[in-house]
Amino acid sequence: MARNGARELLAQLPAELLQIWHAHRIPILLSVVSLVAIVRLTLFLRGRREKLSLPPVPGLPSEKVAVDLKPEWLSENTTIPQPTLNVDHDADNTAIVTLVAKMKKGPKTIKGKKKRKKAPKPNIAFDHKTDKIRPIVFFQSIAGSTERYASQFTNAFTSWTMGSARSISFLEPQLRDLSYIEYDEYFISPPKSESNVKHFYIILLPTYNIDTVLSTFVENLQETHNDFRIDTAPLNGLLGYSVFGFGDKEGWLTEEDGFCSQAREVDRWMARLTERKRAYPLGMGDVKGDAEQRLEEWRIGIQDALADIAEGRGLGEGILGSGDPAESNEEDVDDTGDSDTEEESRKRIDKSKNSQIDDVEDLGSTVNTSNTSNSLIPIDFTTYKSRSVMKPIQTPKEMVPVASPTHAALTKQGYTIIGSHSGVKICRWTKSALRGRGSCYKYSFYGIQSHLCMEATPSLSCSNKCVFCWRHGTNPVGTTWRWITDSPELIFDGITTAHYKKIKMMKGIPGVRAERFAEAMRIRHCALSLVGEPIFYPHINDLLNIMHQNRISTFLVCNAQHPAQLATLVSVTQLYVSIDASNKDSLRRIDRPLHRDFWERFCACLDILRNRRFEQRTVFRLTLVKGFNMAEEVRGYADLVERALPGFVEVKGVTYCGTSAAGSAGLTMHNVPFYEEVAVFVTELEKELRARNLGYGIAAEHAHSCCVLLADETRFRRNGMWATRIDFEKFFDLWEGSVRGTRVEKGVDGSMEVVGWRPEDYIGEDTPEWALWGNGGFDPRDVRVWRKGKGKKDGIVKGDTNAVVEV
Ligand SMILES: Cc1cc2nc3c(=O)[nH]c(=O)nc-3n(C[C@H](O)[C@H](O)[C@H](O)COP(=O)(O)O)c2cc1C
Ligand code: SF4
Repeated sequence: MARNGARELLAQLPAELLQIWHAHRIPILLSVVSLVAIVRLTLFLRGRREKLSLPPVPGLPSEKVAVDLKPEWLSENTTIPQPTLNVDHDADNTAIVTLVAKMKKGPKTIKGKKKRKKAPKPNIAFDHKTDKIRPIVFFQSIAGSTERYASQFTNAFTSWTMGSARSISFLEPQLRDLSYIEYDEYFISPPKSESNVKHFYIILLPTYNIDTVLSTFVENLQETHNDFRIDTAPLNGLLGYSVFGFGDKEGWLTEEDGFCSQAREVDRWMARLTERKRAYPLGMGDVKGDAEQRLEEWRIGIQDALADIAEGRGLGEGILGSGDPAESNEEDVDDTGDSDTEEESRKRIDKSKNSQIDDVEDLGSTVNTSNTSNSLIPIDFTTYKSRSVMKPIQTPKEMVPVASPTHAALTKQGYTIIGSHSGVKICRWTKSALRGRGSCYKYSFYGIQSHLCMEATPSLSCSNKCVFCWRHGTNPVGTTWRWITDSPELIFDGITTAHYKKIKMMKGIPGVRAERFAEAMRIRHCALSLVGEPIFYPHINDLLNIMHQNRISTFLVCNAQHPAQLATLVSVTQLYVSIDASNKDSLRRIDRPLHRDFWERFCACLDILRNRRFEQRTVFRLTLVKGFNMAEEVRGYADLVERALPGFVEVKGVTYCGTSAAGSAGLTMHNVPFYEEVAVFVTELEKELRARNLGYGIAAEHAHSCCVLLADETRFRRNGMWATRIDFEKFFDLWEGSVRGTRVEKGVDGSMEVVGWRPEDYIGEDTPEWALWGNGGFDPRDVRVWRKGKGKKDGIVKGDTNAVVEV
């Protein structure tokens, strides 16, 4: 009976299950989906946590962090030859290669319609009873004349605004050098302030038909306008603006010849960004003629316009150049943003009216031929980044042409410019070593004798505007390589020839030692760190290979803004990354990077450094600037060390360059830390790293250059002794392949195989006693010389028992 009952129940089961399914299928389905989602999420998070919490102490050589290289980081003008992508003969790097190749080949194609951004309503609400006007005078100056005019203008203008009746409506005008501001703080939206403070921009500019920092400013305005993430007229909250240009009619007689062309461009971009709030027409003056008179007339005109605003009459109506929307449409239609003449842009607009979109370059014009503000525009984003949709194709120029002020300034400072973007200079330590007066800290730490070392760069340009960079205002800057490119052979021949020539010129200097002079005629080391950003040069790998072929060691310093180039760089003798700050805000303040995603780039570079630490010696270079990046930042720096695990951390006090540029950046002698302060900082950093179980210790010092070295003791300490020096000959042998390296990785069959060399393969002698922490770092075989009046300060510099005072 019981068996029959069970059989019956079994027979009914499918029908029952079916019934349950019909009655509850939605909750069942939902439960299954949720369960699967929870399982997948758990697995994903566990995987991520594993990635994020990598063991702090260097582990197996194969341990790699996943680096997310963004497509836009591969500069479109960078010509990295495919074979060199597989940098370090390392099978694992195929991931990077594939990724980069994929980025190059397969741009994302989104087809669809982009809704035209509705032009925002002009915002000129100014309540003259309660609101205040804050005028800001911006200027850019390369050779100094516009700076003088700007301060002259501001003095006169301030007296006017602060006159008794007007001071109710005006706040004191501010003077701002465009080289030293964050564009984002002023040109993406008006500066932040109290709600009753309204801003008015006055912009004074020269024009240069060569690449200068001014080109970057113009590009920035254009990019802001074209950036789809930002409103097309983000500055419409300004009360108004006006531009004055300085040019030279001797060289650029008419506007067609280029007279004041950059001021005209800025005026046009400002009109678009503010939605035509030109309060007074563009002024122009010839620096060799009427500049002063024109500027004075223009100032009075601006004052009249401001008086109208202050009395509640706004920008006026219908007067040409007044900012009235009916004034002109060309600012609206000439949206491709290149610097051509108005006649040319008109021609282009006519052409685009008659043509279909068959080229992304035409997009800008086409967008603006549309009459209905709400119309949908067909758009094909077949490109890596939205910005480049609008970018005009630029013909490459020379980075530092012979006629440029930058060339003149660099030459005056003792640099020899090679080709049009490379430079070489004899550093003061080379001279010092030739005279037997000591080498730089690189000798104490790594064994580089300064008279055998050449300091050079293949790119005088970089993508930062660091506060401690003396070249400010005159240096070429840029986010992409867009210059005429010299071959690596030309650069190598140029820099070595110029270096030898300079060494030869020193043979008559009193005190030069004959044997050192003879040794100096064979370059053994190259510090690619002079100024600029060496890895910005598209053929940097070829140049490095030429150096290694010539058995010249390479110390390369980069500024952590070019991850794609860093990932594909060939192994150098020692790879540096400048760490100028420990966090995003501080980095923005001190390096003033041009890249908006500077922090993501910086972090990616740290991860790449971590991945490459078993292929070459990696170094963090910290430059301490008091008041900028020292106080309270020890933990932040420790975080960065923990992230990248460099072999070494060099901590150096900033060197004050004493130029007016440094002053404008807010840097004075007070920002230069004393050696004792650097020492305290390093001690705290070491403590913090030890507290995290990271085996870094203070290995060596060179008090004379205010520099201290922390090293990873798990790798660069043997038998209880620091071993920070380099066996350079062994490095070249490894590079040539005449000696086998010991870097092993798991092969496809699971067995360990040698895939290259490790930094440990070319460690040299132990760090000498005199260079160790606490001993000062001055080689006792050299003679320490103090310049008269700059005597030794007790307790600050040690190890100078054989010092003499130069008279
Ligand atoms: C290399 C160079 C290129 C120049 N290009 C132009 C130009 O294209 N159009 C122009 O009107 N003035 C041009 N000038 C003249 C400068 O704009 C003018 O001298 C200005 O006053 C320089 O200002 P600054 O001293 O503030 O840098 C050029 C000057 C130099 C040295
Ligand atoms: S990275 Fe170097 S060259 Fe570039 S701005 Fe900074 S200090 Fe100057």
